[in-house]
Amino acid sequence: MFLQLDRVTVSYGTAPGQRPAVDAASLSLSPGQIGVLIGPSGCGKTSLLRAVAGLEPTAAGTITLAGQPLSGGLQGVHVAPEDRGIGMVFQDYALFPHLSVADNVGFGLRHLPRTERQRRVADMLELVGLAHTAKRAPHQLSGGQQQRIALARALARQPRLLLLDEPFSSLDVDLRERLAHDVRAILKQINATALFVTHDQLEAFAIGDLIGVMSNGQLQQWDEAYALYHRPATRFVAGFIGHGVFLPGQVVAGNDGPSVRTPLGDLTDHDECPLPGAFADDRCDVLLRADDIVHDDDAQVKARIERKAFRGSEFLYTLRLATGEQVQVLVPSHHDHAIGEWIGIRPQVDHVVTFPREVHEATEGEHPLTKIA
Ligand SMILES: Nc1ncnc2c1ncn2[C@@H]1O[C@H](COP(=O)(O)OP(=O)(O)OP(=O)(O)O)[C@@H](O)[C@H]1O
Repeated sequence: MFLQLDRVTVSYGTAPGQRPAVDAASLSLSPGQIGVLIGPSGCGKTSLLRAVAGLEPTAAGTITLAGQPLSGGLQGVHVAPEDRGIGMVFQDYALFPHLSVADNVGFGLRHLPRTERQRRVADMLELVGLAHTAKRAPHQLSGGQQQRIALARALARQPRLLLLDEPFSSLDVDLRERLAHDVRAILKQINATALFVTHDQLEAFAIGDLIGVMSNGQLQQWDEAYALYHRPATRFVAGFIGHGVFLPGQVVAGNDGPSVRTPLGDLTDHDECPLPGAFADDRCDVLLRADDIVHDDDAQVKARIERKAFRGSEFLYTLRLATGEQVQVLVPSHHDHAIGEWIGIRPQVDHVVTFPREVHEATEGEHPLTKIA
């Protein structure tokens, strides 16, 4: 692996009972891969990124880049940030206002002969699609353009690894996702290895080959987007990524292997279905995504519409089963039913995701078992 983090811990204090900001996080990236860290505010994303940059010391664990130990290990290595060969892009661009765009991009290249520097600046501006802005001042560019210049400046030094901390968060939502796609294309074009921090899922999905979901300092899962959605490793990941609910289930043995009995019927997943006995009394909670349920007038199970949200091509219906549980279902928007109406639904679940049964405190009007995380 090109970048390897092994049980990295970052602590800001030693007071008794103080939790580390990052708690034994492990992840790896191959050359040319883009990783993204997501999670709620304060979960430790920036602290982990700063530890990779060498801006925070590690309290435990090791960080290795291209086989070279950067932090930690038996010798307590700590390579200085400027000697790591790592480039950084921050939220606030940090372009020098008094320098032209070209001089900003060439700022870290003063050690190079002039012609070489000029060539590299031109290449980088070409790469980010802004060659025509070379002579302008940064304030004459839009926010998205300034961020692409910041990216060009970081890449001009040919770093071994690029770190980006919420690079699009000061831009408006539409631009953010478009720029995320553009930046991914730019990084892929030069086979750069990069680690991003964001709290925006769409951005993470648009840009990342691998995504890490953090909560309370812990990296809960480091995986491809598909796996985070369909095979979440923890209840937290299940709740953080996408819509859905948990239904109570009971693992039952059958001729074709185990299945999980739910109020919507028996669910079978031949790859991953838990074996009977994996949970206490075989009782579990089953994750049901809004796209795991289909509306079918002929289905035996009926549910009453409690809420509906128009999503253009679909409605997201929140339904209550006769047995009390709540589910959500995406239905093509030409099926426009009224709140209070009973509609038929049936499960269409490829991935049966189960966790040990957890009974939550019910809030008003909510069935106790339907909270997702
Ligand atoms: N320099 C510091 N000194 C003390 N505590 C810090 C410091 N920096 C961060 N923390 C604490 O460490 C924890 C993780 O913070 P961090 O900034 O890494 O989270 P984050 O996930 O990047 O959050 P956000 O999305 O809000 O930027 C938080 O509890 C934060 O208060």
